[in-house]
Amino acid sequence: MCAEKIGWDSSQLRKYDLHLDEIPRLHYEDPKVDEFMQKNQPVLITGSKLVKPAEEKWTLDYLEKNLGKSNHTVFVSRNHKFKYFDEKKIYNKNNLKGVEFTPPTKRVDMKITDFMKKLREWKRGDERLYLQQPLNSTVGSTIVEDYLKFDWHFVAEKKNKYHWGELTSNVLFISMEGNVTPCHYDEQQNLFAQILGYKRCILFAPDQFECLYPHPVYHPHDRQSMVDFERPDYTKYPKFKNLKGCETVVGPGDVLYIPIYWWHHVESLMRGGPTVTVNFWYKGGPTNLEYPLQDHQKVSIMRNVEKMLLEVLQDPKEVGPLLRTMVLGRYC
Ligand SMILES: O=C(O)C(=O)C[C@H](CCCc1ccccc1)C(=O)O
Ligand SMILES: [Zn+2]
Repeated sequence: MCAEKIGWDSSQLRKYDLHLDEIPRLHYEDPKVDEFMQKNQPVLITGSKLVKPAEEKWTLDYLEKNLGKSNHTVFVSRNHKFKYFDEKKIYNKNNLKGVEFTPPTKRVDMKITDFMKKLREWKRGDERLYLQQPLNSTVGSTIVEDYLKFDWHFVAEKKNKYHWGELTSNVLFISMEGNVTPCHYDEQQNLFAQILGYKRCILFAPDQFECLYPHPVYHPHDRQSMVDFERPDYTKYPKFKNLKGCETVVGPGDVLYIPIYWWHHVESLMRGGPTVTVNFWYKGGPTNLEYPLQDHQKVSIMRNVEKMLLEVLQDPKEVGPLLRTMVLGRYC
């Protein structure tokens, strides 16, 4: 299709040394959508009315006027990357020895009017902003009305069909063009509903764990990849060159199913203007252990082993040597 039809062009995508297939794009009434979701595989769902009211009304002006007077969570970065970190893991009392950590972004509370003003006045070289605010009672009544008119039947049908747990949150993301959320996985099922602008989403299956080198579980960057996609260190992370993934660009009205434990890198297209997304995070639901185990279940097991070892060993530097002693020459 020509550029006008799809609303963006490839010059707006950042360049990475990755082999990526295309995530299937299917209309929401296509039964094949359920084949993918049943298998915990990503699929881009088009034409749904999931966030129709927002798609029709949520311009930046409308959001500024109606998001409410209270503070919202905004991350500030000196570059285009917004690598998430868990604050609780920085200051936890029994802080593990030798964990020095410099947060790559700052979390500030900001009024929507201040946020929008900074967006309008932003110039190259200025720090970048990314509003990430769970939709809750603090937002204005007009936004709540729109929210209540989301197609809750659509998501309820998916939740029940795949035995997901409860909806934990809907996070509103208002990003500047060019912002990047580096590669990470979440322990929740996610229906990622795009409202304004275009976002490129690169996804990797849980079995790519060995190629993405996640930070240790105790680290503030737990669940995030240690590899810098823009300058991969192939010496430290040799398996990164074997990485295989898939990608798509989501636009207004598109809903991307990001399966639980699937890695994802998200970028707002360069020169594409601000973007607005609302996600729907669901608990995973009951795990019935059937053999062979699924890859994401093995990730969960590895996480539990790491947590247990750190609990007893206390010093992170002892975990590697102990595991090496246990497996080398015996299990591998
Ligand atoms: O919806 C999702 O899961 C995304 O990753 C969307 C992503 C921002 C996520 C920020 C974040 C990362 C890790 C933990 C908690 C919050 C974006 O759209 O830029
Ligand atoms: Zn995520």
